[in-house]
Amino acid sequence: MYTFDSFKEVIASSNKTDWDKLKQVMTIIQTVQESKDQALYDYSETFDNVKLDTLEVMQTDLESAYHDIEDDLRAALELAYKNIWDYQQSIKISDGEASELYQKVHPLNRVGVYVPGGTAPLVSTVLMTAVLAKVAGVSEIVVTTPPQQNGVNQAILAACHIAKVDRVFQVGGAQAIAALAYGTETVPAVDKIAGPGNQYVALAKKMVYGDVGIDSIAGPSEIVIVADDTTRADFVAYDLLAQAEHDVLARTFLISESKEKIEEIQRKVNELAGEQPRAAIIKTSLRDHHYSVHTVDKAETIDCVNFIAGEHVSIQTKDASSYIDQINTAGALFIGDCSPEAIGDYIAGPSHVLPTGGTARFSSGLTVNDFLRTNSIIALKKESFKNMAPGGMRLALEESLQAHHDSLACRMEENK
Ligand SMILES: NC(=O)c1ccc[n+]([C@@H]2O[C@H](COP(=O)([O-])OP(=O)(O)OC[C@H]3O[C@@H](n4cnc5c(N)ncnc54)[C@H](O)[C@@H]3O)[C@@H](O)[C@H]2O)c1
Ligand SMILES: N[C@H](CO)Cc1c[nH]c[nH+]1
Ligand SMILES: [Zn+2]
Repeated sequence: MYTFDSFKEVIASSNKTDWDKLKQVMTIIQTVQESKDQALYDYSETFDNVKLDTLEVMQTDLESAYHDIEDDLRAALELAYKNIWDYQQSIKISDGEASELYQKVHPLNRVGVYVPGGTAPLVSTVLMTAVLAKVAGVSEIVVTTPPQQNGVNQAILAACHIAKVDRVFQVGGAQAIAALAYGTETVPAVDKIAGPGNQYVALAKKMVYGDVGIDSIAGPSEIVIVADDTTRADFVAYDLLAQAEHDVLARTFLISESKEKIEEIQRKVNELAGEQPRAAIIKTSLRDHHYSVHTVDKAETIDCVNFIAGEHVSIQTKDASSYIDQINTAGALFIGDCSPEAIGDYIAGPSHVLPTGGTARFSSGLTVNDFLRTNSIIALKKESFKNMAPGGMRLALEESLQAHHDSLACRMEENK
């Protein structure tokens, strides 16, 4: 159990880029740039143990998967689709009112979406990404997801059908990100890549950024839970296990002013972890990346949560709502017992694609607006120009940029 001071140093160093992994990822990206499809086939054998005959999944397979999956699964996907669509529609930005100065919004042309599938097929991620792009009005949505021995997971394909994804490729990891960034004979290059993934995917996105857009660094999952002496230990224990089961690198944080509650939750976690199907992943994640912090008061609790800048922050105290205005670095903030993080993972509406590794300090969770770009419109009338130009001319002279000055001055002369 840490104090806030002892915890600060540990966490700051754990957010640093792993340069050795980054070099491995760079090699993968360069190989895909050079050898294109052949590199994708080769890496699928090396990293996914799958010998592929083809990279692209047929559209007819998406439709048959939609009909073949169980009815209750199809209904769950459709409910999630509706909630995601409605929420994203409600937060979509739109054109400013046409005037001399305003902003215009444009959907992106072609986007790539990464759907994780290395250790678990993240069916929900299809909807948490592609539906947002659809609401934005993106012209073409391309999905990549790791290959599996028996073909791509049927529920992933069904979700792609529901979200009206245009093309699906069975490619995973850094090689998928490289293919989306630079294109191969089969996979088209996209304008922006969105979606979460493991450390290889996250590092690859970081590396290709600039040649292509990315949403954020949405790497191995994290949760920060704030508990007090009224908190249900079993609820929190399951919430910690739920993030730990994603990845051996998943990070879990428990913050409380009550030492007894931390100990009670830790006992519950240990009791429940062994019963979970993914116990091996959970135990490794908890052993290497669990942090319990005993804080002295509420102000320190809030400082600690803001310092972590976690992907998910879940407040499970009696005064949970009072944290809403105080937490300003959460990827997403979950308030109270009826808003567990897992409801956000699947069905609430906001996307579960969220920044990790402290990057919520400066970036936000995925929204419909990540699939839009804006440009300003400058359409000045004569009077406005005449009011502004002298100031512009003076600033141009200050910057020693005579042609800028003259560009304004000649129009001033004309409009006297
Ligand atoms: N932050 C978010 O918004 C968010 C959302 C959902 C999931 N996640 C995270 O997504 C991740 C999913 O991870 P996953 O592994 O199950 O699936 P994944 O699809 O992200 O990664 C699997 C791919 O990793 C590559 N890979 C595996 N080992 C490799 C190695 N040694 N060298 C190079 N490449 C290698 C393979 O190509 C494989 O296809 C988890 O970390 C989870 O926590 C994050
Ligand atoms: N918790 C993950 C984001 O870190 C999202 C997810 C998908 N499926 C289950 N969970
Ligand atoms: Zn999850």
